[in-house]
Amino acid sequence: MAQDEMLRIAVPNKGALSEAAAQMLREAGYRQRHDSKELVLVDDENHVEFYYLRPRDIAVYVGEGTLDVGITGRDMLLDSGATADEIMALGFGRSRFRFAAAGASGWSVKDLDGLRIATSYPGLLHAYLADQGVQARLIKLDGAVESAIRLGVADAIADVVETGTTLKKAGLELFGEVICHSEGILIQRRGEVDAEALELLKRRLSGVLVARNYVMVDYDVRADALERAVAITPGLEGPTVSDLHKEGWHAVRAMVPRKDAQKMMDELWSVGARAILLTDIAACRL
Ligand SMILES: Nc1ncnc2c1ncn2[C@@H]1O[C@H](COP(=O)(O)OP(=O)(O)OP(=O)(O)O)[C@@H](O)[C@H]1O
Ligand SMILES: O=P(O)(O)OC[C@H]1O[C@H](OP(=O)(O)OP(=O)(O)O)[C@H](O)[C@@H]1O
Ligand SMILES: [Mg+2]
Repeated sequence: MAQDEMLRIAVPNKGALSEAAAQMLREAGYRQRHDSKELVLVDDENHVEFYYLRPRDIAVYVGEGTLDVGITGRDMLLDSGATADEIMALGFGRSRFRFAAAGASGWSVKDLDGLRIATSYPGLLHAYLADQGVQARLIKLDGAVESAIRLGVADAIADVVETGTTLKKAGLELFGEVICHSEGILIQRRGEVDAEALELLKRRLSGVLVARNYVMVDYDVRADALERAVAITPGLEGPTVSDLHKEGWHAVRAMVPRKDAQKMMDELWSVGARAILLTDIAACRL
């Protein structure tokens, strides 16, 4: 890619990843389209171009074409067999790719030998079955795979599961191990990509992930309890400790994982910390 060219980024135009991907890019400071019919959006200020494509096609465009990077699902990258690499997990669009059938709770993958399996992910499924030494007939469907058994085209299915609601409605049960843990990922073309522009994109996306996953905690604590409190909130590098304008007291500030924050505040309280405040992080570069 020449120096004066823009970084070209593929973004899902519809489906489960589309809104979350656009939202993450917006939070990272990039412009995003307002009209869902828009195919391309140029963000001059950030020197990038966004191409809105079907999530399933993104790995193909990035692997075979002139797009430098893209956002898609890990299951879709693996299914495509495209020569693109996962470079960052983005934490949204989490799902599992699993087997299901009617009355199948005791089944294992070996029971699929000789059966028909419906799926929208034949590449991913074929690789898994080959690895397991199971021979089955794959029935390729575009979607609504959960109906395939009832409608007589398959004996089992392999499909995306999030809450399990769709499976339950179809009267199907999960079996076998999880074939793939998927989420939205950033993928990169093999070969030359403008390293500086890509580093900037990755740093910005990591910043969004940190801002989403961490909060800032501030508290006051007596000098004799400082070490115990700091052990609860070690921060990323180390907490900031400053003097409070009150003899024998310190003020402490540290980043902590959002999911642990409430429990950690209780622990701080029990070692004597007071004025414990949690604040959201709007953006960050670590
Ligand atoms: N209900 C869901 N929850 C979380 N992730 C999901 C869900 N459904 C699909 N995904 C994930 O989103 C990605 C794209 O799937 P999606 O269903 O949007 O594409 P599609 O089936 O080709 O499109 P469409 O369903 O619009 O025809 C995949 O990585 C998939 O694992
Ligand atoms: O476990 P759940 O929360 O029920 O979600 C899983 C369902 O969501 C997706 O379907 P989608 O709406 O994309 O339709 P599709 O089957 O036509 O792709 C996926 O293919 C499953 O059917
Ligand atoms: Mg779908």
